[in-house]
Amino acid sequence: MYFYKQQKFFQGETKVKVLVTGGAGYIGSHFVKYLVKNNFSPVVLDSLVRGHREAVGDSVPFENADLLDYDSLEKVIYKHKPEAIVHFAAFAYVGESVENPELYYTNNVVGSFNLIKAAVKNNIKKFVFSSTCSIYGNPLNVPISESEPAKPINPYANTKLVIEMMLKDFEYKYGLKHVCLRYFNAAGADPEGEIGESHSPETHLIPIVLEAALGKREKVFVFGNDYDTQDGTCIRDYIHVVDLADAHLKALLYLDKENSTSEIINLGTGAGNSVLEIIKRAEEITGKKINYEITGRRPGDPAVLVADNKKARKLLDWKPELKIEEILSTAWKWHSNPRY
Ligand SMILES: NC(=O)c1ccc[n+]([C@@H]2O[C@H](COP(=O)([O-])OP(=O)(O)OC[C@H]3O[C@@H](n4cnc5c(N)ncnc54)[C@H](O)[C@@H]3O)[C@@H](O)[C@H]2O)c1
Ligand SMILES: O=c1ccn([C@@H]2O[C@H](COP(=O)(O)OP(=O)(O)O[C@H]3O[C@H](CO)[C@H](O)[C@H](O)[C@H]3O)[C@@H](O)[C@H]2O)c(=O)[nH]1
Repeated sequence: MYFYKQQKFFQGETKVKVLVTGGAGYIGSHFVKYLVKNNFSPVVLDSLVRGHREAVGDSVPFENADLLDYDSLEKVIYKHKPEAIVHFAAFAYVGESVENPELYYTNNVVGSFNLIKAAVKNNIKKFVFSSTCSIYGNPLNVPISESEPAKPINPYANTKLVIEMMLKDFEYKYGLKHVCLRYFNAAGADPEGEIGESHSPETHLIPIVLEAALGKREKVFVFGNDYDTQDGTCIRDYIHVVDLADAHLKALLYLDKENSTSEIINLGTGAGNSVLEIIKRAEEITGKKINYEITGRRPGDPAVLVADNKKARKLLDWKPELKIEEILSTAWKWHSNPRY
C-alpha cells in the first residue's frame, strides 16, 4: 500500500512554484503537504475564513488574503510569480447555499473571477479547479461519466458550473489552460496524523460517524432508508484525500504537456458504500459501538453517486490506491487526536 509517492517534476525541473488557494482548508492542506513531499514549492493563499493556519507547515509561505480583495490577491501573485494555480478556496455547504445564495455567488463566483482575472493579467497559463460531482444533480446514468449532462440542483453546484464556464471563456480569449476536477466525496486524512478534516459545523458523514464512535455525539442520524439501494440508504463514492492530492499533482503534470487541452475530469474510486455500510465498517475499524437512528431523507440527496473514473485513469495516468479501510483508519487516527 502506498501513501506518499513521488512524481516526476515539471519537465525535470524541481521547486516549481504553485499558488494554492484554500490551502489551509481540508483538501487544500493535504495537497500542499503532497506538493512539499514531491519537491514542489507551494505558496498558500487563504483568508482563514474556514481554514486553519496550523494545517499549513511552517516551511510553506502563507499569505493571509481574501479572493474578494483583488488588490491583495494581485500583490500575492506578483510577489510569488507562480507557474500554476490550484484553486480550492470556496464555500461548500449545500444547505447554507440554499439559505444564502448571495454568499455563495459572491465568495465562489466573484472570488474565482478575481483569481482568473489576476491569473491572465500575470500571464499564468496553468489552472486546476476544485469542482464537484454535485454538478450532475440527479444523474440519469451511474457510474457517472463526464458526458452526463450538468444539471445542478442547488446554488453551491450552480456556482461551480458558472466557474467552469468562466474558465472556458477565459481560455478562449487568453489561453488559460485548465483542468476542472469534479470530486466525489472527499474523505480520510493524512496517514501521518498531522492534518485532517476539521469543519465547523461538520456535516460530512464520516467525521460524524467517528465523532459518534468517540462519544462526542450520542448517535448518527441516517437520512433515509427508503432509497432504491440494497439496504435503502444512500450510496456515495468516498475518495481518499491523498488520492485526490495525487490527482491534482498529475493534473499539473498533464497541463505541463505541450499537447494537452483543457478538460473536465471526474475523481472518484468507481465504488460506492451505503451509509449503513460506513457505520458498520467504522465499528470494525474503531472497535466501538456506533449508535444510529433512521430519520427522514435530507432534501436534495440523490440515491447513488458513483464515478466512472476512466478519463482520469487514461488522461492523468492516475488511479485511486486507497480503499474505504484506509479512509476510515486514517480519519480515525486524526479524529482520535486532532491537532486543530
Ligand atoms: N469536501 C468534499 O467532499 C468536496 C467535494 C467536492 C468538491 N469540493 C471542493 O473542494 C474545495 C475544498 O473543499 P474543502 O472540503 O477542503 O473545504 P474547506 O472549507 O475545508 O477549505 C476551503 C478553504 O478556502 C478558504 N477560503 C474560502 N473562501 C475564501 C476566500 N474568499 N479567500 C481566501 N480563502 C478562502 C477557507 O478559509 C478554507 O481554508 C472546495 O472548492 C469545495 O467546493 C469538496
Ligand atoms: O449525518 C449525516 C450526514 C450524512 N448522511 C448521508 O451520508 C451521505 C454522504 O453525505 P455527506 O454530507 O458526507 O456528503 P454529500 O454526498 O452530501 O456531499 C459531499 O460531496 C458532494 C459530492 O458528492 C459535494 O461536493 C458536497 O460539497 C460534499 O459535502 C449522504 O447520503 C447523506 O444523506 C447521513 O445519513 N447522516
